[in-house]
Amino acid sequence: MSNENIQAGLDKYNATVEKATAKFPARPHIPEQGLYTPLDIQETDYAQDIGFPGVYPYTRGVQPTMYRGRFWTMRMYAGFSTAEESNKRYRYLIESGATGLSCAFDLPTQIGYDSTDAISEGEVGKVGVAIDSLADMEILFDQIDLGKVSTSMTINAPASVLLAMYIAVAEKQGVSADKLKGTIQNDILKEYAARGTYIFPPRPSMRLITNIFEYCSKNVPNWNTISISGYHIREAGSTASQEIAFTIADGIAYVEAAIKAGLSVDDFAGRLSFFWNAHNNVLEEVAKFRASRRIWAKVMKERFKAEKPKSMMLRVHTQTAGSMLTAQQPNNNIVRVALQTAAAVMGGTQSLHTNSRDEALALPTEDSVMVALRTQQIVAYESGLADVIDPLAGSYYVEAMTNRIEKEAWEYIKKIDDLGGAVAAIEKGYIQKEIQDSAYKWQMDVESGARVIVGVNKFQVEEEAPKNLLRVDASVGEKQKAKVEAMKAKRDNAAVQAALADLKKACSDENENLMPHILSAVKTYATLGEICGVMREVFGEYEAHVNL
Ligand SMILES: C[C@H](C(=O)O)C(=O)SCCNC(=O)CCNC(=O)[C@H](O)C(C)(C)COP(=O)(O)OP(=O)(O)OC[C@H]1O[C@@H](n2cnc3c(N)ncnc32)[C@H](O)[C@@H]1OP(=O)(O)O
Repeated sequence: MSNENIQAGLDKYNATVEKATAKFPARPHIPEQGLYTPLDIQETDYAQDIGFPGVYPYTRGVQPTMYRGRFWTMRMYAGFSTAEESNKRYRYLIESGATGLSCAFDLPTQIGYDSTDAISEGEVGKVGVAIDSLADMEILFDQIDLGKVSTSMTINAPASVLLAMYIAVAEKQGVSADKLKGTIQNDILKEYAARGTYIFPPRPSMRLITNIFEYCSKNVPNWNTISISGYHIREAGSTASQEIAFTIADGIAYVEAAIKAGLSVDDFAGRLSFFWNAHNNVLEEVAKFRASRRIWAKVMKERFKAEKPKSMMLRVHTQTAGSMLTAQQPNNNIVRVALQTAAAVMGGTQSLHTNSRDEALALPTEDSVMVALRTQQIVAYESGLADVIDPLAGSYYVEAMTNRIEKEAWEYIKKIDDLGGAVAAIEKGYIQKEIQDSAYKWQMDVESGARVIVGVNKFQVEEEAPKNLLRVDASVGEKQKAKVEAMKAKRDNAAVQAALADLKKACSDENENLMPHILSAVKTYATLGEICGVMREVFGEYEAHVNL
């Protein structure tokens, strides 16, 4: 059908819509355009913009066969209390069919303090597992073959220390570093912008990250050295376009920093990975995933002149949106998570965590984690969504939205370029302000009822307080403190002091890669707090700006 004929048909259709809306006006607060036709994607060139899976610009996915060959990694984010408790949970997940591990650390670990530090009081083992030294890490991965499993660690400011501990545990298991598979989050820029667990100022933080890129490219070649995360930006209230734009801008900053430090782009870019949120609007989310792959491919090829295909592929982990879970009628969250899972799978994710129904209230129980994991397995094995690659390609709506999100994201990336890049844009508070404005708008829409959240501002019921929530044993802090003291009494304290002094010297020499020094310190059982303490002394600490 020619465009003229489609236009004529559309005009006729619009006349019928006018009549129909006289009886049933369009619901308020929904997008103005309700029907998409080939006219909406006239400018889209199949070969250039959509193409084939496994081929530049990867709009249709990074693997030629996607889930026909291998499902995404089912990687449930977990960790609480002590290394012993978390190890039990990991083994339970693996027995239940999870295909990767994902470690959650408690707040003291995330900001580089030991459980014995006064600042850690009340937080030990709460939002994740407490890791103070290599001794805890050995327990965390007890009876788990690090040569076989791939492990993600959500750790940012002290990422180098936790990675060093992982390498040291593997070595003890007889697995060499070049066999290790996994990811560290290691994305400090979004910590400043949205998540908050930073330690050092941007410049030494970027050095640590670049040191990891370099060290891993030579010694841990299968390790994904960073998970450039939009997830938290979205959780903080951004839109879908902002999520990918700000994250890709962070990605550009990391690549620039590494190139500036003398690395060659194709030596490290193939191990950069991303992390997206799967929010409630299923089709918008699918379009977001597709648009993000197209943008990153162009950035890497055109801006950074990458040549290896892998350097241009945006490979992504996804987590269903925690902020969309409701404390009210928590079983409804199972349905939300199922829809978000469908979005992530139709969007072509490489790895997925599904939230549990009770996560708006507490850390998940074993039972609710099982439902969340089963949700992935049902989508994988029963829904048919994984049998065909990029099944929504060619939908006028999804293609038009992919184009729209790409365009909006490029506008933000250009604006951030004009401000001097992501680091400068964060320092000026620009990114934080944009996120805050979107979050404010969302909240106003919920409060006015323009945006309906089932069970929250519509269809509410009287409920009893939920039972059977997971509570972390209050004595965990004391237990962990005793463990650290006992470990310190046993270790060779002179060796610890020598390793820390060596690390301090290396920190002061900009040209020194810190990873080998951190690895040596870790192997003496120097604690995370001691190692980060030395780096704090040399690098100082970052102070947040408040943006009003
Ligand atoms: C909210 C919370 C908080 O704030 O605390 C958080 O942050 S939680 C944050 C939790 N974060 C995470 O869990 C991050 C997880 N990230 C990752 O797992 C990674 O970075 C990832 C996204 C690149 C996914 O890695 P993965 O190993 O699971 O999966 P991959 O897709 O890379 O697949 C594994 C290997 O199989 C290959 N492979 C996969 N599919 C195919 C196929 N169809 N045909 C041929 N080969 C294939 C891949 O190329 C790869 O090999 P090869 O490697 O040789 O190419």
